Amino acid sequence: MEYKKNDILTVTIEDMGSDGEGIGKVDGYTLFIKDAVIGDVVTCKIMKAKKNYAYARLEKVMEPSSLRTAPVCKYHKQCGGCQLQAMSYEAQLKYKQNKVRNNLIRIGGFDKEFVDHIMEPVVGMENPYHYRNKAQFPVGTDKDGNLITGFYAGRTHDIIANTDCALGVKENKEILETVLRYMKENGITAYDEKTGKGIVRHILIRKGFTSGEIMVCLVINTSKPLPAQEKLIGLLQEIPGMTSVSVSINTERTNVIMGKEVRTIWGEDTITDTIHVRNTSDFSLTDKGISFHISPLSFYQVNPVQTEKLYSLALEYAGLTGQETVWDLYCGIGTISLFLAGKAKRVYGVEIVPQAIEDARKNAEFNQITNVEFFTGKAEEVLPEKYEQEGIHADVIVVDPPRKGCDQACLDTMLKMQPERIVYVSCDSATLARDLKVLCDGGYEIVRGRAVDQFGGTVHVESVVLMTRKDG
Ligand SMILES: C[S@@+](CC[C@H](N)C(=O)[O-])C[C@H]1O[C@@H](n2cnc3c(N)ncnc32)[C@H](O)[C@@H]1O
Repeated sequence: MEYKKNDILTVTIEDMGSDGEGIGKVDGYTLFIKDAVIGDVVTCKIMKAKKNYAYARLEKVMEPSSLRTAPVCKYHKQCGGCQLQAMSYEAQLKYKQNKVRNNLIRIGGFDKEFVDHIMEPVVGMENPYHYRNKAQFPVGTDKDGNLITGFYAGRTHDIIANTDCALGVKENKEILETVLRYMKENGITAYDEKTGKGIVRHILIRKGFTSGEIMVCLVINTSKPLPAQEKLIGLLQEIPGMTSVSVSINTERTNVIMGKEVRTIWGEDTITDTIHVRNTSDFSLTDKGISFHISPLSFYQVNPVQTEKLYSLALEYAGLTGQETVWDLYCGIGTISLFLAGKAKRVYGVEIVPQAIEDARKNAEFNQITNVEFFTGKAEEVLPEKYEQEGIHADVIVVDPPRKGCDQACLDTMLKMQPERIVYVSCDSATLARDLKVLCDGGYEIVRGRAVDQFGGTVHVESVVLMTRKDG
């Protein structure tokens, strides 16, 4: 049977894809259906038909899956952010564990039994809502010309007006409504991407979960002071926890949110937060923590509670005794490096963004950590240079690359350096699986691995894997 656009079909959802789409089959013809949950029986309309498969739109859930739950956010379907919100949290965790498992098997080529043997249970969140410490809200106008802020609808730049995202901190709503009120009362316009005119582009809000300190930064399309700036400051400083109010100047016609220049207009330049080491048996807090100064431009993990769990596992996997030379590749602001430094002889961090390295150095100083050294550059260039020209070796290498994974030259150098252990922290299990295969072919074996959920409601999942040298 040949299927075509606009055909309506009834299908049972048997699986879910890596973007959270439901997958079902009719007479061997595969359908990918956004917003359908595994176990649902749905009717769907084909939107794009190919020979063996089609993308279809969910029309009606005929028999809901037992894994369904009432989504807390009424915008979850329009907003691209939370692909899994209609699924119970327990089912989300199972989905994420399976996603990592399947990638290790399909992409990494590892044996099923082996993967099941090395993978420990996924680490879930106690509260999968209100976990994000940072959000950047675009500002615009609705069709009636009213000022709005919220999130872009999936794959568009149309703003869905929503000041109360279920993933963000509770304070976001009051702050966003305060900024909109100030703009309205003082005739301040929203930036219009199409014309390049208008003033306020984005509102960035960040909260230090341990300090309670809040930062607000308005990204603006002017280098002049905001009109009636003191009124904005007066309103914002009433909000409990407010510590820093700034503007970021971005007058470029670009999708990049933040401008390069930030001016503090009230309070401190930074807020602080502390990341604690946790006991990996039950993830209870220890009193050992590292504090970070965070500026509006700094990269900082968005879910600090789960980050503590992930990094504590990475630290345990690293198996440090105090004698080791450790490399932390793709180190960002040195979050993992500073964790490792407490248990290593010496730690070297490498990161491509100079500003992040500046922050890393400041944070090392702030915490009086002296056995770390940071290098700015590409991991695939700095590592070979330091190893081949300066002879700096590695007992342990930790990597935490971006989604595209490690560069081949970086993996090759890691193999040449022959560290006892490699700890791979990953935000994309497909590239993780690809890189693990390279490292295994080069003489390493996987000892253990664990998925850690940092992003409840979404399809994203972090993982950490320990490898040791086969002849080590
Ligand atoms: C997933 S983040 C991890 C950051 C850090 N480990 C943390 O937890 O905060 C990946 C980092 O790799 C950096 N990066 C991207 N490509 C790089 C490269 N070729 N060499 C070094 N760093 C790179 C990014 O700027 C980013 O800070």
